[in-house]
Amino acid sequence: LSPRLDCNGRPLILDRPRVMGIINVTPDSFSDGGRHDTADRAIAHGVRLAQEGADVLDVGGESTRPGADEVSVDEELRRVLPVIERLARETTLPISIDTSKPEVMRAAVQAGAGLINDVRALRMNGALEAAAELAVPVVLMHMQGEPGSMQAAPDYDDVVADVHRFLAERIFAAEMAGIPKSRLVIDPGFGFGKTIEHNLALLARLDAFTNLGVPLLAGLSRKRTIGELTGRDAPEARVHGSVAAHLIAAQRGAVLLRVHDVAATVDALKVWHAVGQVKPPRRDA
Ligand SMILES: Nc1nc2[nH]c(SCC(=O)O)nc2c(=O)[nH]1
Repeated sequence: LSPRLDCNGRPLILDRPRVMGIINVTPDSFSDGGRHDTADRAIAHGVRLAQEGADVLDVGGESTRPGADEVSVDEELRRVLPVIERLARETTLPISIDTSKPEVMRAAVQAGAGLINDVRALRMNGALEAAAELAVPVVLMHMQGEPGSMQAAPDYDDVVADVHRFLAERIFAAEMAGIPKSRLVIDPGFGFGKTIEHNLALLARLDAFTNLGVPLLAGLSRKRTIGELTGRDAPEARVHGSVAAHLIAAQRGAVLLRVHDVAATVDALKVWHAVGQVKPPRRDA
């Protein structure tokens, strides 16, 4: 039985690895122009990702890159709401809001978002209650520390066991708050308080998370780990390495891949899916 997430009326069927397209609505992401220009370009980008074959669009107004500063609720709302409202009209895809703030969750769902993608796994005050009341699916991601300091000295006994335990705890907390497992997705949070070795261990042993009984999201797109392994400093030069990493993640249990390069990832998954469809040989008597 394949998990079917009802994202505010728009289905996200996790019957095979699906692609989440990234739309960062942060001032430096689309243009050095003004806010209006940024929104217009973000929306055009989202429409393009939909045409490239994305199954869900992830809209984020708070950069959670290492070293990023906090963004106020008002600023985050000003960035994401216009984009969500127009994307909801111009595409039929489910839209996820990449936020940790309950006020942003509420306003984004009101504006048409159908999935909450929280890099802090509903740990901010009021987030569990907001997600329960909004009754939309939620991605619970692991982060050690906060973006401003998380890469200073990431430390684990066993990164896979530690992240697994954290995600199990957050699933329990969500269920206690009235969010059924059928509305949960988990994510080990590549790059969020992890060294390259930690990220590689999490990818190599990604199948360890499938016993938690909820779909798994992986997001390595254009991240530093890919850059270090391939020697590609420019993020846009990390497409091939990102596609390779996401194919491995799909093979090891991820059913949602959060990517910048939708067309490339969709193509790779088509090849992977076709091979998976090959029937085993008939056992002639
Ligand atoms: N669920 C989920 N949400 C995310 N938001 C970002 S922002 C940093 C970047 O894209 O480099 N990464 C992730 C991720 O890995 N998983």
